[in-house]
Amino acid sequence: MNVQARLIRQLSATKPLMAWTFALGVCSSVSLLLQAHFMAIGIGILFLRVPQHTNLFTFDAGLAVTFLARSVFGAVSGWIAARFAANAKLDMRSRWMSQLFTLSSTKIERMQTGELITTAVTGVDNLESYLARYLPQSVEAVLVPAVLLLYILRLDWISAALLVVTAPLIVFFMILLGNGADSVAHKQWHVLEDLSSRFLEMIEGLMALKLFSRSADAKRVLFRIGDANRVATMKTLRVAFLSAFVLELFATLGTAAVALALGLRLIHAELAFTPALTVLLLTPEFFQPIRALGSEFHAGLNGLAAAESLFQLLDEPNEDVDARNIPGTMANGLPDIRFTDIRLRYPGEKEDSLCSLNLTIHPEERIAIVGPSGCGKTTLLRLLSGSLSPSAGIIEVGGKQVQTLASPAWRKLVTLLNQQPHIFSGSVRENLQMAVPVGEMVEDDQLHEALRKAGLNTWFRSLPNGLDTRIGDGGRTVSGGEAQRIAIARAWLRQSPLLLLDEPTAHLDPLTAADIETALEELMANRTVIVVTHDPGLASRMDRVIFLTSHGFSTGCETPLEYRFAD
Ligand SMILES: Nc1ncnc2c1ncn2[C@@H]1O[C@H](COP(=O)(O)OP(=O)(O)OP(=O)(O)O)[C@@H](O)[C@H]1O
Repeated sequence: MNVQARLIRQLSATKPLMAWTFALGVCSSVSLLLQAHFMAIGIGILFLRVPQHTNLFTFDAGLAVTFLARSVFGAVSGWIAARFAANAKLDMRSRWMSQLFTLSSTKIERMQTGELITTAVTGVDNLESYLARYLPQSVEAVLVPAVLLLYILRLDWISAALLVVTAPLIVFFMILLGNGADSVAHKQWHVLEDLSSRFLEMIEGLMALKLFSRSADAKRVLFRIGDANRVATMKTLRVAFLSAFVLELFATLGTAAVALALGLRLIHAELAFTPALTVLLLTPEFFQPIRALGSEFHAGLNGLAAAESLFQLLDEPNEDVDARNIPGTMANGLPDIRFTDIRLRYPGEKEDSLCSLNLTIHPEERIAIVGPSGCGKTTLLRLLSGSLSPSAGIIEVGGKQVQTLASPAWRKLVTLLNQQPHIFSGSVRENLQMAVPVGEMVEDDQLHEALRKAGLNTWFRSLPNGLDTRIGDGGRTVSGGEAQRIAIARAWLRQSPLLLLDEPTAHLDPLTAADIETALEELMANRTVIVVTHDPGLASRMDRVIFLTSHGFSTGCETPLEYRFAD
């Protein structure tokens, strides 16, 4: 289905928007006819003394009423279009965002952050312009000329015939131009996405660029893509101006032809003054909506190019599954989790990252996963956290077979602490509250208790505004150890029965690492814990150590994963 048809079908706001535009367009066209009619009669009475049954005042009043009615219909139509477009924009942005949050982490990792930002921000805004301006204008460009043509046909068939000949010429040239313009607009959109990605990447890697003295190179690359964006934008504008020119040319020629034909017949007294003037007044109005569509051509192309990007993400299949077999609460703790012959291959990869994985995790067991770099430790945690689904094999939770753990019900039971927890730009309170489900109230006392348990008492006392102190990007800087402790405080608030730790002390100095491990000890009590670590000290404190061997996946799965148990 083409993008335009999909937009109309899938965005609930588009159908009522088109219906309203249609209804108001009919009302506006009728007022326009009456306005032209009254004006022609009024001019006839005033200047040529054309005899009429009614006096001039009646026509003046009629003219004023129709003029007012047209302005009101126009204003209401604009207001409705803006409202529906804003609703559609909200609808699209929220659907797009929820889809983004339901996609697996591997899919998100393959997407470019800059592209995603451009699509979510500029793309949705372009779509709003398309819906508020281009779509209503396309309805009017068909409706108004059709109504006017029927009326003109009643008054003077020759003028109607001239309009019927010129209008399709405009449509024909617009289609010709539109075909070329479509690819130009798409190209411009992709260049813009590329520019955003590179720019974001440069900002993120600013320190590394400075340290390697490569800032000038990055600037050159950015300048090159910026220039490509300028060229692409100019190309789309050129097409837009060309289309406007074609429209103006044919509209002017059409009006001139009608005026000439009317003038000649007036001179030869083959046509009465009032219908001739009415037709003459209506002819520019016949072309007006088509010309207005030409000036919205650019907005239309940009909107459609953006819509294609938006639909691309919306079309990604959602991997979350029906979670009937997954327990939704931790009332009785977490049951056994059993993996049998699990195999996992990342999309687009030639080799499995995990293969023949057989593992049973018992309730409240504490397991360390160790092994060489790249052997699949993090992949195993992703599988357990429900961010990845296995390519093959059997998963059982509490003896019940499930296809995957990728479900919201499962994720509620899991807390994942990784090497570098993300601190969001916001207050300490916001950063902690995000650990609990939306709508669930957390008292300040509970936040203080979580901070204390995470060993952040001293740090918290140093904050100028307590829980309202802004941290993260643009706020107070948080060290690696503090960030890890904030993550531990979040885990305390979350209270999930399965705790997954991915090298929680990897980037910390030995003293801080030891402190963090102490803070983790209390958290790990009475929970099922899986910790990925290269630290023999931490591993030895677990109930069981599992060694993942690299040949489990790197040499084509000849040997199953090997498990060794601690003493
Ligand atoms: N998103 C991905 N797409 C494709 N391949 C991936 C992806 N993530 C990881 N891999 C590959 O899967 C394999 C296992 O990676 P994983 O991160 O699980 O290893 P690891 O044992 O945790 O390594 P480390 O100890 O270095 O963190 C690696 O070969 C890696 O290149």
